[in-house]
Amino acid sequence: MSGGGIRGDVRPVRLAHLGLGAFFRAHQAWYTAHAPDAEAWGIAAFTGRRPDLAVALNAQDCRYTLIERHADGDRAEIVSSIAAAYAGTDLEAWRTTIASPEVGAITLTVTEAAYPAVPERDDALLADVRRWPEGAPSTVTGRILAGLHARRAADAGPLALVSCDNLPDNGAVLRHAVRWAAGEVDSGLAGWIERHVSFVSTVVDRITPASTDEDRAAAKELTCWADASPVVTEPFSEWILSGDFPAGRPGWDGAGARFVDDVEPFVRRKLWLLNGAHSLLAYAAATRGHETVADAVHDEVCVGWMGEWWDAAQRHLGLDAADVLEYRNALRYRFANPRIRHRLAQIGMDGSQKLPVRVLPVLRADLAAGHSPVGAARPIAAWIRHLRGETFEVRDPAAATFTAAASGPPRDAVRAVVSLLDEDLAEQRDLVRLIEGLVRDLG
Ligand SMILES: NC(=O)c1ccc[n+]([C@@H]2O[C@H](COP(=O)([O-])OP(=O)(O)OC[C@H]3O[C@@H](n4cnc5c(N)ncnc54)[C@H](O)[C@@H]3O)[C@@H](O)[C@H]2O)c1
Ligand SMILES: O=P(O)(O)OC[C@@H](O)[C@@H](O)[C@H](O)[C@H](O)CO
Repeated sequence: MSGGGIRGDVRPVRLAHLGLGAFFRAHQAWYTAHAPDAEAWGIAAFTGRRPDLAVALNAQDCRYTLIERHADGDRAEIVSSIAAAYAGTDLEAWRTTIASPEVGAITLTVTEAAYPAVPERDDALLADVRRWPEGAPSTVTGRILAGLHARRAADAGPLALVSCDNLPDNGAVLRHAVRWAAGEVDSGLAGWIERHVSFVSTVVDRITPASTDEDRAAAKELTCWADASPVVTEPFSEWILSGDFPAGRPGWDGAGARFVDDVEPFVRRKLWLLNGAHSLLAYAAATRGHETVADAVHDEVCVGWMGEWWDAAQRHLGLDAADVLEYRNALRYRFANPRIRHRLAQIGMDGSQKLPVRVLPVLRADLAAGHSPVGAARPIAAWIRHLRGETFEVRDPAAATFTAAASGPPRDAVRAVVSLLDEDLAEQRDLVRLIEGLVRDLG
């Protein structure tokens, strides 16, 4: 297999993606490649920030190797659904792509941290809004607005925005940010967005760690092609979507995606049971010296903690117990795949953005229902150990604030960190004492 030469199968660009990274290539690009009408749907993919991946993909005609890593071996395929790759800073290409009437949807995987929780208080977004229409926007919301502005000017018709990040009701979060920013800069554009842009909510699932040099060697071994940017992913994959596609979409359902009226029942199940357990293990298992999820779930102490977390989450899911048990068993199997090296340090990034959606709702619900919240409080305790410099490097947009809060005597640290997350929780003395004890006992 060769990555060079002229591609005869470049597909027409009818989708745009923002946040070209590992997950997009294992998930949305894969579904597009496997749709029955794949030949009609090429993707123009933009990195979020650094140009590196766009440069590497362009050097190999935007093709890449996707390795599906089973517990007993690898299967490789070459994915060709990306028709063009650009650096996120290439605003001209972005505007041109979004202004094309052929393009019917924009998908996004830009991490949780890129969505402003409160747009009107987000300094970077406010700076984009103040600069409008001059200068290059630095935020995801600003970039989307610039694209939609160009589309409206070109009279290119409606389109769908499809958030594929791990956030509850990700479509509504994106809609709120985009509509707020549009209202600040141009009421005509705001009205156009209201009438022409659909915000689709999704639940996405496929464990996809960052690629390593060993993955590059494995890809070459499997395909005889020296791919500089292969992606390794697990066999399992899920995509649940809710919302309209006014300018059409690929037949993703033909590749296994599910279209539903409401994603809500699937959101909490995935965010609490999968991502919540991931965040617990990221910090708690790291205090026991583990490096990957698979290492962690081969340690009975960590498995016990995970069970306590799942019991707490399950109490408030309101789902059929047998279904949840099946989901939990499937997760244990997925997490234990010894050949997927999903590093705890990768999962543990941006905890200040993740714990509020993955863990705090369960903790609050346990307290409100009068349960002992040990299982739901442990992820917070473990995160505090992490913030105190006892595991891997803290990488978080709010690192300075939270590491400062976590320094000092344990009781003060617990109160200060919890109060930054939720002032009311920090007032609950029993909870603070419980977390303090858990902080002490971890490891
Ligand atoms: N990797 C997984 O297993 C997985 C599974 C489900 C969902 N996701 C979602 O996909 C996201 C990306 O995961 P990945 O594995 O592709 O990571 P990655 O590091 O490979 O790619 C992340 C992409 O997002 C961009 N980005 C990061 N921060 C940004 C910001 N503040 N503004 C604009 N762009 C930004 C990066 O430039 C890059 O293009 C996750 O944060 C999560 O929300 C990932
Ligand atoms: O991708 P993040 O950083 O939002 O979260 C880390 C992991 O929990 C996450 O990537 C899971 O592996 C994924 O959500 C599985 O579908």
